[in-house]
Amino acid sequence: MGMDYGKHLNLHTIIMLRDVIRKWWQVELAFADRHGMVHEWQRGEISPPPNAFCRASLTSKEGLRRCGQSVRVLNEKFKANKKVRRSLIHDCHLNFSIVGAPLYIANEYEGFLFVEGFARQPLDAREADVLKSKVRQFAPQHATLDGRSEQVPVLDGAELSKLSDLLECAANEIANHEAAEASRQEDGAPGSSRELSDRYRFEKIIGRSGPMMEVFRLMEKVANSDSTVLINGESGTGKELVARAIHLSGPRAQQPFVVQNCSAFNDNLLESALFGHTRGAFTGALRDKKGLFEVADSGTFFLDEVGDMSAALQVKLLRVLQEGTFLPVGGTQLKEVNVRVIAATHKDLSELVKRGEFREDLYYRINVIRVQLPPLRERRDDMPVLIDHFLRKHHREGQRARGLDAEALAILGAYAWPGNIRELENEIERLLVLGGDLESIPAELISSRIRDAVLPGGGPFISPRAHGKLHEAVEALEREMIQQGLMRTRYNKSRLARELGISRSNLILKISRYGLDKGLPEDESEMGDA
Ligand SMILES: Nc1ncnc2c1ncn2[C@@H]1O[C@H](COP(=O)(O)OP(=O)(O)OP(=O)(O)O)[C@@H](O)[C@H]1O
Repeated sequence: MGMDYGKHLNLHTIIMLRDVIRKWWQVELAFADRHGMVHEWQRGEISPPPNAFCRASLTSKEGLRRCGQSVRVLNEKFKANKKVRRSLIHDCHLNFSIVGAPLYIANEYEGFLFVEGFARQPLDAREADVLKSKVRQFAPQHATLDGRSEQVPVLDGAELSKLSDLLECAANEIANHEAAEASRQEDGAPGSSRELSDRYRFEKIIGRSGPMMEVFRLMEKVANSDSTVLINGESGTGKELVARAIHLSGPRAQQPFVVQNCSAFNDNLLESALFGHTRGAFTGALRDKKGLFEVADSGTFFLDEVGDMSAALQVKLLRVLQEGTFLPVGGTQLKEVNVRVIAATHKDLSELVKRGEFREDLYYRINVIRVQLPPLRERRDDMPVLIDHFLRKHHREGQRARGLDAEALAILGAYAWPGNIRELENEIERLLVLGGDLESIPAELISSRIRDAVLPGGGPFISPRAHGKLHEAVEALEREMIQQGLMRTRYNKSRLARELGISRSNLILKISRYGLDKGLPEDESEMGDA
């Protein structure tokens, strides 16, 4: 199923981005689909780039064909580089550069956003002449091509990396938007959920944000293998949930899944819990007892907080991992097991290795594949689906509440969630208990701990909409553009407004919003306008 590019071009931030890119670098933003076909060109919307050589090329039949070919080469590069999801640069048939950022939606390559028609260093007159004769070959109607070298936009290293960051940001924004939409449709149309749950194998794990898609991709990869997995993430980010899902979608699904938290016990107790003990091994050991490794035999063992294991137990764990054998406490005979180990920790194990608190050999044995679970504050795009999920999960018969009101949602959306998803789930459960009989749950019911953190001093609540990264990046660029423009035009706002294609009053608004009028004497700021 192809995606509807037109829809994304109308996203507010993408419109802003296109505008800022055009004004700042004199280049055009465009989309190519996964066959490398340019959306705008197919619709005949060729915005003439200021670069006269490109303009001539794009408006002749043969030139357009060659431009298209250059874009398709970049498309092939992306397809050949599916592991590296960063921007790539390619030189076009006229030796100008194209920079593009790949677009992945639900982990599928869907094409790329790009900008073309700029040079990476200024052209000299001779190079411009060579280009002119090149263009004339396929576009004879441009015999009097007025392409001069100064008109070619030049993006050096720093500018180019700024632009490619923006493109990557925009690709992320579109992916997130698409994902949010897909999950809304999934929720709204029960008939379609079958197909979707095939696509998302780990259906109990809610999340469609970029970082979570990366987690799903890794899980998909490790589920069918037997390799050890290390899950890293703050408390409450879903480490156990992920471990269980890996177990359930692999070949050991019918076998036991055993969980042990390694920080909850003292060392002796933990050793006997993990490896069992023989009768009389210590006072109170009245009979032989199986350890959890034996219970987990042929299944999966989830070792939580593995970073808290003592040095002695680390040795024993390493042995199970390497040889599949261990000695029960007080025992003399080695036992053999076949257990897949999934370990988790909220700590930085490599740091523990450096400090000598965690064995390096064990670290390498565990850290074969690492799944990094993002904290909730870094995946705010998942908040609406998570809230919805927990509202359903904890809904009790007879309760009327279908959702939260806008202010309540805004407060939850702005909170930092140090306890991550667990904290969010507890809060929703609590809200349902308190406000389940109301049609929609109001902000007043939210725990004061959360409200106070979001609304310092109980002041009015600003910015109900969490800003996306792209939005910030585009605004930062616009601010810089205006600041430099003010200096260049020596604060001639009418001229700058004309240059930027906005009204003077709009420019003044932006200047004050970006705080660019600070320290500017009132008379001087109007000096050039007379
Ligand atoms: N992506 C998710 N979708 C739905 N529920 C989730 C998700 N992530 C976590 N949860 C829920 O949040 C709670 C905490 O998850 P879990 O126990 O797996 O976290 P954890 O990282 O293992 O925490 P800790 O390190 O404190 O033991 C569980 O109730 C779990 O079901």
